Amino acid sequence: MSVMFGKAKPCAECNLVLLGVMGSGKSALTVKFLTKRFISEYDPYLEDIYSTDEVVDQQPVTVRVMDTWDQEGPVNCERYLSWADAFLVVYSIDDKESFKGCQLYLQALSLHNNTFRSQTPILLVGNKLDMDRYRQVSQSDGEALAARFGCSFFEVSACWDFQSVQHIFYEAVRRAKRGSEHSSLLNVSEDKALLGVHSFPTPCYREMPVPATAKLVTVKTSRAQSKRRAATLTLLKGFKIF
Ligand SMILES: Nc1nc2c(ncn2[C@@H]2O[C@H](COP(=O)(O)OP(=O)(O)OP(=O)(O)O)[C@@H](O)[C@H]2O)c(=O)[nH]1
Repeated sequence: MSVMFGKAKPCAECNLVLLGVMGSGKSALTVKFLTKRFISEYDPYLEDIYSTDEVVDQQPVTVRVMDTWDQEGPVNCERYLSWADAFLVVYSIDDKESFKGCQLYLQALSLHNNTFRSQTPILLVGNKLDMDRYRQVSQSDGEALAARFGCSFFEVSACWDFQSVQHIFYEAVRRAKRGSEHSSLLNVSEDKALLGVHSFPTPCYREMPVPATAKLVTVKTSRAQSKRRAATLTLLKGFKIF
């Protein structure tokens, strides 16, 4: 699926899904990526999809980010399995339980990928690097888990610099693009099409001048029950909300 702008000029789209147990920092990372800000308090029951126009490797892409809320772990995951172009599975380096929780997500995702011969990339993200002195999960344990499931691995802090958070989201976009190209080479995109999954439209990537900064253009909410919408509006005050 792609959006056409002006004279049949297609723009790439990429859907990213953040997964992880409560409190691992999914919302903090999402908000940092969207607004460059760290906000310490969030509505934990909020689950929304945000959209931002970015330029990754000099190519425009509309990045949609689903910040999930899964009280029971990867049980009811159908809503994002077929929607995602890449997954970011987040744990907190100062919380061993959140690392254990990650393994359930990785198992569920890898089962999905195997079942549907899908190449949807997975990034394992150890968040709260600023809490290193309280670390309960070593970097090598993170790397080993990522290697076991064929994921890329990153450690980051949502309250440190914006660039390292942006880097992870951009890496997810890059890997989604590569995965999609690989899928079309392997002719597995038909499986995904049956599931209603869009593949990443390669021709959308064209050389563009590098802008001074990638700008947040839209912030879109879904599943906007009125109670949750209020929290979202507060959270992203100053941005255009649909
Ligand atoms: N020190 C530190 N705290 C963080 C970081 N990221 C998030 N937090 C804090 O950790 C708590 C949980 O963060 P959230 O972003 O709400 O976690 P979540 O994974 O979205 O949790 P749910 O929405 O409940 O699923 C909040 O108090 C955040 O301020 C980080 O990088 N460093």
